[in-house]
Amino acid sequence: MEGVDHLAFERNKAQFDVDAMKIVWAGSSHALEVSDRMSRLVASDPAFRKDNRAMLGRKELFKNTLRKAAYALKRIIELRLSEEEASMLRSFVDEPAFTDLHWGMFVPAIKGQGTEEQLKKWLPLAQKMQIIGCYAQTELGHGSNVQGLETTVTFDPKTDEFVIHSPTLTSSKWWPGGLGKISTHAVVYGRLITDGQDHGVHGFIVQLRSLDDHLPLPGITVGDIGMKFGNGAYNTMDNGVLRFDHVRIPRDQMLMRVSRVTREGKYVQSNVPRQLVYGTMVYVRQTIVSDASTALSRAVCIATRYSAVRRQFGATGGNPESQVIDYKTQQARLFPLLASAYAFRFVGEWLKWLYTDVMTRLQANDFSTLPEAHACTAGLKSLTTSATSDGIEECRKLCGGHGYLCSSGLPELFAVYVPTCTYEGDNIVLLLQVARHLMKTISQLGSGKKPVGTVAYMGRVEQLMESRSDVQKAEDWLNPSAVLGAFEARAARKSVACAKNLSKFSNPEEGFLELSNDLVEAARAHCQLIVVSKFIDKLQQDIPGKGVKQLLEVLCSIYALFHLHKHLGDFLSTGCITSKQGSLANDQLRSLYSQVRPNAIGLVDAFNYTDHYLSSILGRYDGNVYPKLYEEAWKDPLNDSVIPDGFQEYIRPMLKQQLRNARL
Ligand SMILES: CCCCCCCCCCCCCCCCCC(=O)SCCNC(=O)CCNC(=O)[C@H](O)C(C)(C)COP(=O)(O)OP(=O)(O)OC[C@H]1O[C@@H](n2cnc3c(N)ncnc32)[C@H](O)[C@@H]1OP(=O)(O)O
Ligand SMILES: Cc1cc2nc3c(=O)[nH]c(=O)nc-3n(C[C@H](O)[C@H](O)[C@H](O)COP(=O)(O)OP(=O)(O)OC[C@H]3O[C@@H](n4cnc5c(N)ncnc54)[C@H](O)[C@@H]3O)c2cc1C
Repeated sequence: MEGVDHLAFERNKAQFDVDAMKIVWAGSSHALEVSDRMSRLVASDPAFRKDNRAMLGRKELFKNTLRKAAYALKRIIELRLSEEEASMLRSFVDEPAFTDLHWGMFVPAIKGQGTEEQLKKWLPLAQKMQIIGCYAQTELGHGSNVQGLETTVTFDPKTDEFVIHSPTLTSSKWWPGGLGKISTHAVVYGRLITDGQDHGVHGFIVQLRSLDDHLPLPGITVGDIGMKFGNGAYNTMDNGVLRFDHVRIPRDQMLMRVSRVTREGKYVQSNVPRQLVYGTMVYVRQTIVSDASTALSRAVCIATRYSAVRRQFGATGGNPESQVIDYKTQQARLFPLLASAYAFRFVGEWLKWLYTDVMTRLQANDFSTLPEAHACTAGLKSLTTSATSDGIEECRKLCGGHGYLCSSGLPELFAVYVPTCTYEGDNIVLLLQVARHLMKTISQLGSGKKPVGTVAYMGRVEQLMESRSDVQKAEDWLNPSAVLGAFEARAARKSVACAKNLSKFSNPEEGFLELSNDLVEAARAHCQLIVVSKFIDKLQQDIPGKGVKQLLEVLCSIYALFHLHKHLGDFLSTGCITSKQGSLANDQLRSLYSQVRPNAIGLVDAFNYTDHYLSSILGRYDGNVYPKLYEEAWKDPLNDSVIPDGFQEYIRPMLKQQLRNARL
């Protein structure tokens, strides 16, 4: 049945303009055109094949990644691709690689923390890939606590150099991607010491390996930290270990935008806040939110297409069995994830805008929105990556047994994705940062300082403490103001409750530790409010295309009401809704699922993913699942021979022995 579209009957059910939705998902017609062209370019080139990753040993896997990275750069140069096209092409190659850290962290760290002269010197080298860099911050002993890093960087005024040293085992750099085997350079974070005084953590550009023979430079010990979770998966990346034995670098390799050391060894702080040393993390957290929508939408696309193909039970009167997507339980697990993928897309778009706005302000020495940018990037990174990791695993279960096969694409997607909850800031540690921002906002309310941005609702805290939802029937929950009112009241009440409890402690830091679980929950409620409100804001825009806006309104309501239902305890215990209103929300949710059902395949087609990118037999565009699963099984190396290696050596003698024993 090659060439037949087994999902055509589903596609015909769509009540909206799928092509118009593709533009909304991509962000613009231009973005759709570029991503469509780049994804097809990669999909049609056998050099980018990736269906055998799970079968390869580490060395072969890694070598393959290096081949693809070099080939990708060759194609980018040959085709004279723009920066935007090149970055899309790399993302469709879809394999964690040293290049992610080079482009994603090394280059941004220099851009964000370097002076004009440093940019002039280092950026061209990095952009032409004449050097390859990574981001070496985390150590064996400390990751979350950046101020606890132990690597020392001591200024030597005699030679006008810094001396970098790893004084303890726990000060070994540990984890940086691309460091293990490939990077020639790194931005290294260590404690700056001048004249015996410790100035805290700063960034330095350090050459690690010779550009001639790629051997580590004197005083440097460097290697890979070993196999990680899942076969294939993230093992294409050379996460590394690095130690310094009094390694010298010139003074001008300290990234000096935030502060600098003079020739005389004087430490001088510029007028920018110290926290800009953390700027690269803010940038990357922002990109991780958009990437969450991509990862979740991939899993949802696979689970939705397969749920329409898969049939179990319910055959009556010669009719086929029911498609599992028609079971209400399947819908109640799948459609909130579909809605979340769209929600994360839009909050990611907004966060990108916020980040760009903060950067523009920083250029003009306006640092006022930095705390908001930090809290939003930290909180949304945490919320979206946790939900996406759980969502990918839920999609695997939604695909039943076949979801557990590597050929479903889901195990690898999960294994590659799940460290996102840890890297770029552990998700709990980041929510605690949001909680600090919330508590600070509340503590400043009395001083007349008006909260702005995503905490603006705190300015109405007195009203929110008293408000009661006026929902009377299920459809009232479709009203955005009813939803926003409930989410704002819940978030405000949870934060205020924490602030009240904190005020009972004579030592605030002790109180913060004791109440940290409640604080994390308050931060989560605040972040969910941001996602809901940015989805609602998106719907205020002009969105063309038949049925597109209506369907997005349905998805927005699903996202909000699903979370209201899931966290009903919160909404009830804070008294912002009644249990009757809670059950009306649930009734409305069921009706919304029915509205999504005929459009489900159209909604995942709107992601515009190629079969190459999805890399999943269950998620094939044509739905031709069973013949392809059957075919794939025979490709497993175990099936190369009828009798496997080891049978004659171990099992045959064992069988013989057992038979002999039985005859005695
Ligand atoms: C199927 C195949 C699929 C294939 C897919 C292919 C794609 C794969 C892609 C792979 C890509 C891989 C990428 C991996 C990247 C990982 C890189 C890392 O992890 S790198 C390592 C990442 N490591 C981490 O993320 C470490 C996490 N830890 C940290 O960031 C910090 O230690 C901290 C924030 C927790 C505390 O910091 P501390 O200094 O103790 O600060 P205090 O708490 O004392 O607060 C003091 C004040 O500072 C304020 N403030 C704080 N931060 C910021 C900020 N950023 N900005 C502004 N302000 C900030 C704060 O609000 C407070 O303000 P106020 O109240 O005074 O007004
Ligand atoms: C795949 C991968 C790639 C990475 N790539 C890089 C890289 O390129 N460059 C780089 O520098 N680093 C990298 N890292 C390191 C990464 O950034 C850190 O692992 C991360 O910041 C978490 O720090 P940690 O490992 O010290 O966790 P820990 O802080 O030790 O966390 C352990 C547990 O303690 C809890 N915890 C810690 N502090 C607190 C607190 N204050 N309150 C409550 N609970 C707390 C955490 O929630 C967690 O449950 C990478 C990590 C991974 C897994």
